[in-house]
Amino acid sequence: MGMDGSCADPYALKTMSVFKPAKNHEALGDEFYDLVRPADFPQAILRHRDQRWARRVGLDHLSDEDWIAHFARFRPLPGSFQTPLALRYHGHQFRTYNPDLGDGRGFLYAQCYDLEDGRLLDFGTKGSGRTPWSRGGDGRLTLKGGVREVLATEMLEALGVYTSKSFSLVETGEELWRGDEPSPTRSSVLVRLSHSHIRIGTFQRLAFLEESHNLEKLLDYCIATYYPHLAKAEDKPAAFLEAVTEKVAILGAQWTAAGFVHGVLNTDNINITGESFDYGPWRFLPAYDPTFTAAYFDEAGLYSFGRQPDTLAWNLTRLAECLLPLASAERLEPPLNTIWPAFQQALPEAILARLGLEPAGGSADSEFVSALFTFLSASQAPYEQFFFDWRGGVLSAKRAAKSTSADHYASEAFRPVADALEAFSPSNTVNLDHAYFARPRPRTMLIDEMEAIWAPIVEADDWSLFYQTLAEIGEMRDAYTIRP
Ligand SMILES: Nc1ncnc2c1ncn2[C@@H]1O[C@H](COP(=O)(O)OP(=O)(O)OP(=O)(O)O)[C@@H](O)[C@H]1O
Repeated sequence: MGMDGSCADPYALKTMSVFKPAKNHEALGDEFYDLVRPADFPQAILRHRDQRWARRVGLDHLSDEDWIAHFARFRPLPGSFQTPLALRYHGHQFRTYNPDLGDGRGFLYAQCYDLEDGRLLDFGTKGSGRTPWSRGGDGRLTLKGGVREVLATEMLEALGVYTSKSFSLVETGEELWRGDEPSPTRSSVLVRLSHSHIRIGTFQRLAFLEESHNLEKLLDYCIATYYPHLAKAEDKPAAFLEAVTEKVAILGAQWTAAGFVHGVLNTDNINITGESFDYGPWRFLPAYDPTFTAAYFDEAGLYSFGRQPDTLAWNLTRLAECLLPLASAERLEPPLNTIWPAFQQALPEAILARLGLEPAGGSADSEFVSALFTFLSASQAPYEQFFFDWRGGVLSAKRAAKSTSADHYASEAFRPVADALEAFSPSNTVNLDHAYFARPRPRTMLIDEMEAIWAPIVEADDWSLFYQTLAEIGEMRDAYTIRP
């Protein structure tokens, strides 16, 4: 017994020594969330634990048993919340306002600090049970949905996109029924590590309910927690809007450079830190095509590859509207209008970062991007192959003929790209000798490849290809060494 009558828990002390818990979100008050209980799953089979990010938050020493206790059974992490919080939010879904949203199959389980850079990180769940916001849903996540989220986040991080991390995936032994998967299908619970779970929809709910005092409280909280350099800004709503706009523009540019289509860019899927998250029907581009759409139910192509930047601008306009009780339209319009200049600057930077080149400055950067997209569009050369070939030195050396795109690079259509490329010098991150570039093709995650990874899991519970793929993506991440 301790002096206060509590039982000593050596495990908790060990955890506390490195893990830095935070109870930050609770400070917002209970008008922002509902206390909820996790589901009691019949089984808990660990399928993925992200040891790299576990180290970043001081939890890499956990045994698998303790990992499951925390990330599937949701035993409170020492120093963190005693009860999980289902966060309240609204949102525009495919442009229609939905005031019945909120964490319907997830909750904020704990918060901690990134031991490397001090950022506040959330452990948010998906598939952890029903909440007051579940509507008719079961509060569960299919195993395939969990596997897809792990693969998407791993790929995006390797490609230099600022994304949430899939910290943990545990299979939970239930049978789920879904219209878009052969059913019954297997269940899982995912824990995502994320720099905030405050969505544009979190602001929308308060604006909708006309809770100006809470809007102001949320704005102050966001500035203090995520944009502390704005604490002394004269016009806080405008300064906040501009900061979020810049981050979201950078995200749009990174998705474009990665050839990634998110699929469901509703306002509740846009984090105010500009971090990419919520991976449902995502897809990567086989070849450059602005009309390429990820979700089968996005019949009008609202969230197609080429419309993602427009959609982000539309979503940011909704955020600006929410701030109207706190600032006039005249004050909010200029920061909102920074989206396009910010995107125009971020896109060449993101493309050049993928190529390991330093921006040249001036118009050369954007002219290069135009030349590249004109070529990739006309030739339909495989999108990822171009970046892989350039970084592997294939395009600038006699190995050119080795690429499956060799004919494309030898064509007249490629000449403007080749000429434009000469204007740039290599950045320090270039690593031409990495073993990854000796592969015949880049590691990609096109839909057929994703399905091929899933097939042995569903047919024979064979996870070997899944783990092999994660290892390959890790190699790719090291080869590119792009730091988001
Ligand atoms: N099976 C389900 N049971 C209960 N609620 C659900 C279910 N699937 C989705 N929802 C809820 O429907 C809304 C939209 O779902 P969406 O798939 O965008 O979010 P999510 O993937 O569950 O959560 P997040 O946005 O945190 O990744 C959310 O409020 C979500 O919680």
